[in-house]
Amino acid sequence: MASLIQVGLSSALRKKFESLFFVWAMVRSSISVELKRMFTSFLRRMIPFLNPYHVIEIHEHRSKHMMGNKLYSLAKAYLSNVCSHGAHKLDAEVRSLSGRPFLTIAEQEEVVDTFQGAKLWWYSSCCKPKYSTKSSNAEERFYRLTFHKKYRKLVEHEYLTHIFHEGREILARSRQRRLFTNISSSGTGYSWTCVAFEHPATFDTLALDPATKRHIIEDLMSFREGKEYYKKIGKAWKRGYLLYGPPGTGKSTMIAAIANFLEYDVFDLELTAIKNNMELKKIFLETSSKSVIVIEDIDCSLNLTGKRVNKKIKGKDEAEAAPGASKEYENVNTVTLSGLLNSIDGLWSACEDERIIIFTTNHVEKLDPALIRRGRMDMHIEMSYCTFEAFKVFARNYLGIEIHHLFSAIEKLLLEVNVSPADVAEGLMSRSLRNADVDACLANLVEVLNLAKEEMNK
Ligand SMILES: Nc1ncnc2c1ncn2[C@@H]1O[C@H](COP(=O)(O)OP(=O)(O)OP(=O)(O)O)[C@@H](O)[C@H]1O
Ligand SMILES: [Mg+2]
Repeated sequence: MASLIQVGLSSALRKKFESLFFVWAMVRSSISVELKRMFTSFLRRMIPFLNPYHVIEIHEHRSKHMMGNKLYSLAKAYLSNVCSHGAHKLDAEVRSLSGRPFLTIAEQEEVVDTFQGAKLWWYSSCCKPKYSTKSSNAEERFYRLTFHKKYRKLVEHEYLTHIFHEGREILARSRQRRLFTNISSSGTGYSWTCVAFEHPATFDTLALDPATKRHIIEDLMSFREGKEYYKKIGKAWKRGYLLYGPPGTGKSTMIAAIANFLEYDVFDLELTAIKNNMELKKIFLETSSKSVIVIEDIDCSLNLTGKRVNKKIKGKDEAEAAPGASKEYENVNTVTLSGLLNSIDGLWSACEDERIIIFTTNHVEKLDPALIRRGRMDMHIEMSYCTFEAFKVFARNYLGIEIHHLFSAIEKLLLEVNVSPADVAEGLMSRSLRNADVDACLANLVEVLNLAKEEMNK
């Protein structure tokens, strides 16, 4: 990370020029007009020669319509991340209620950055808007970037790109993440509405076999860092996950943990609210980069399962409605399996930014193989009944313990009965146990497991 230190270079330079102009003012009063002209032109040629520094200004607005200059916001974010080392005066703003305050260098502040051995000075200031046509008193802010002319190529070709990427990452991290749904209050399904996404689930709180958890985290990390790789192999930068398993095994919780881990927005797509394939395609294309698109309980969402293959529409077999089928099916006033597959494939080919799509189901066997084949759903993750390893995560998170004399009884019972993690969680923290001690919570869980065993034996 580049480090920043306060400098006084431009003030030193300014002093040099001030003394030069002072001498010039003295000389000017005592020489002829012709001599003055020659001297002025000489000075004009000498100043760039004497000054080995180049300057780039990045203004807040970039056109006479006062459109925001994206590079200004990115530079602001970039400097916010490193300026605390160098700037004495900072401006603070809050970008999201859940995030930490965002600090930017204040006006008239100067900080220095280093990049590949080059020193770069950033100065924050404001001026009359360059493009404003209105005679208002409003000022616009700008950054002046100063560097030695020998680094001109480095700045142009690498440093500004570095600012662009780093700034984007920082902005993405500091923004309020959102949960989008396509169910509006009017009941129509087209277009997204959003609320703040603040689900607390993380991989630490997720009760799951540690090896599976590690495998998923590694997969997500290599996806997140895989931009160049996906480009190289000519594939869209996306990944599909199928989460399947009985109710209460943590599928929805896992989605929140994934979104939190990647710091993505969530688009929760309710297929039953979509009128037809056209609408579905449009709504898919309206999702943004760095997002998780979720279709929960896909086996219950319309007739997207293998069973539909025998259903007739307009006298034709729906088997024909596979991807690339006739237009006749696209016009049917409903969402079809082929429509969903085409929308997903269309999204992948139209958008190059990172997206993850997740399907959840309680009945994986009911799904059409085309829907979950590798390439569409790259990773199939089974969310199973609670194991002893998963229970230990709950014990650590809920009770703050790693070991207890009741653990062996619980381990034995978990091998004998199928209980979901949701049941175990409830057993540990039911309402009556809120203020109870560890022993009481574990004893209650043992009772719950014994009851489940009795039920099973009946
Ligand atoms: N693996 C888990 N780790 C942590 N908490 C879990 C886990 N599984 C379930 N829970 C708890 O149980 C509740 C229900 O879990 P969740 O909604 O994720 O299950 P689900 O598999 O999506 O169920 P469904 O199939 O009914 O949608 C969650 O609020 C969470 O507190
Ligand atoms: Mg769920």
